[in-house]
Amino acid sequence: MSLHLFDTATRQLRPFEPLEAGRVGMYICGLTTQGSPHIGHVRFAVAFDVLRRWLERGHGYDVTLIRNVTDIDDKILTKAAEAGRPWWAWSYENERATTRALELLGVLPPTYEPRATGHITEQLELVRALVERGHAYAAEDGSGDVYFDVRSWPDYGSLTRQKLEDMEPAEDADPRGKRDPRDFALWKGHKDGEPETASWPAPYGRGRPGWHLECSAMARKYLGDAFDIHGGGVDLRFPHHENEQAQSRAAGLDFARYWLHNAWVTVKGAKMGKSLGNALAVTELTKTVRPLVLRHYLGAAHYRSTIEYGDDSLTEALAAVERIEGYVVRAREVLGEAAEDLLEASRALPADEAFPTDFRAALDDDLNVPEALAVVFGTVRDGNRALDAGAGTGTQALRHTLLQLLAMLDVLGTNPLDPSWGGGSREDDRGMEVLAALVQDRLDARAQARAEKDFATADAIRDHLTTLGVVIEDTPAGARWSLR
Ligand SMILES: Nc1ncnc2c1ncn2[C@@H]1O[C@H](COP(=O)(O)OP(=O)(O)OP(=O)(O)O)[C@@H](O)[C@H]1O
Ligand SMILES: [Zn+2]
Repeated sequence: MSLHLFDTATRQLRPFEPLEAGRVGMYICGLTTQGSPHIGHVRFAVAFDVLRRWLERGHGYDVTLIRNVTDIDDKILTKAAEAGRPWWAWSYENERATTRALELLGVLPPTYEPRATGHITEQLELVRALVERGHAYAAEDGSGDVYFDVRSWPDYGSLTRQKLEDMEPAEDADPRGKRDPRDFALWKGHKDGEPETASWPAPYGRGRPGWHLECSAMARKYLGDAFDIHGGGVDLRFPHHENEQAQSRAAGLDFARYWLHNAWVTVKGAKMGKSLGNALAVTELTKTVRPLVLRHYLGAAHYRSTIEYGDDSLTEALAAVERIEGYVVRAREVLGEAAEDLLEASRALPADEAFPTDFRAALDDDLNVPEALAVVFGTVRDGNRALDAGAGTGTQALRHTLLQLLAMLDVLGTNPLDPSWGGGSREDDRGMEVLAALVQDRLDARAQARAEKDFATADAIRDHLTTLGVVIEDTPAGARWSLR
């Protein structure tokens, strides 16, 4: 099966065909920089990071990924005012906190990350086009607001399959001067009490862009009038994405061809949210949990399935990561190759050699990560068995299996040898080599003492190593060691 993605617009699994052969344009709605992110906030970035990696590594597409920053909006103005800070300082601080959190979780940077405030001209161009085509109007009350005229666009509601008459009034703007309560703001006129720095000159009066408009304008600028994939959290389907699509299409642009939405992180069944008091900040959690474990946790579920966070969640994720790491360490021990060399060899494998058929089939089936992980753990299990059996595993076969495993983990963003997790550098490897040689010396001396029935010496060596944190396990194939 070729790559199929579940398109939320048609509610169907559709074969993925890019507009232009070999290239994919993808836009995902980034965060509003109103605070530092909790683990729910970053789920979208992890989910679409896996898609991006699979498109690139699994299918060889040249992906242009645009993820915007909403650096101005009502919530930012309110929270900055409450904190007594300029909105732009507040916004920038939270943007950096978000970037740090995403980097911590191994999310690859997008091709470009445009800010809403850096694209006022592009947004105003779109407003003008909509006004000229009769799909938008400036409020007649002099407020400076410009609204999208939902009744002028018969297709309004098509993304989320809603009829106009069933829709609630749009919440994102004052009702001043609206023709229809469901009309939404494209441009928000400056209000008394708002900082002067939060408005820009426009033909309709000073103001700032509406949230929906920025994504349409920036997607157009960097991906063109039509592009392949638009993604975001499931709550963005309405009104945000419905409005993005309506205003872009009404302006004559084809816009997104596939819509993908990821599900929530919940706690006791409720969405994790700051205002709900159940949020876990990424940087708080990573004080006690390794980022790699958190990354595994957030990426392990199918992107369209809810992740219910509970007390045991991260313990299970840790066990899963350690199972993988344990095998990688064992296999490397046997192969005696530096992490960097193995990484390089794995990344140099052509895609058809790098990925087992069932792994490929799993990810091609709407990014079925749980099934892909089943292949990963199957590989680990079989690999451990082969190592247990000792003979019968040629080094070539072992090496190939390890390289495949690393390639699969690379796609999932959880490759323990990736230097971004803070381990696996060449220096670490050299240190480990020296350590391994020294420990092996002591183990040989212990084996010698045992052979001579000098158990006191053998035990003393073992005890000394244990005190140093070296755990020894006697196996039929001889003593094995690991660091506690
Ligand atoms: N629990 C969650 N699971 C998955 N995605 C989430 C979650 N919470 C927020 N998001 C994503 O982050 C975006 C910004 O979220 P929002 O501003 O609602 O954050 P919040 O922390 O829930 O805010 P609030 O403080 O208003 O509760 C959302 O549009 C959504 O796509
Ligand atoms: Zn958006």
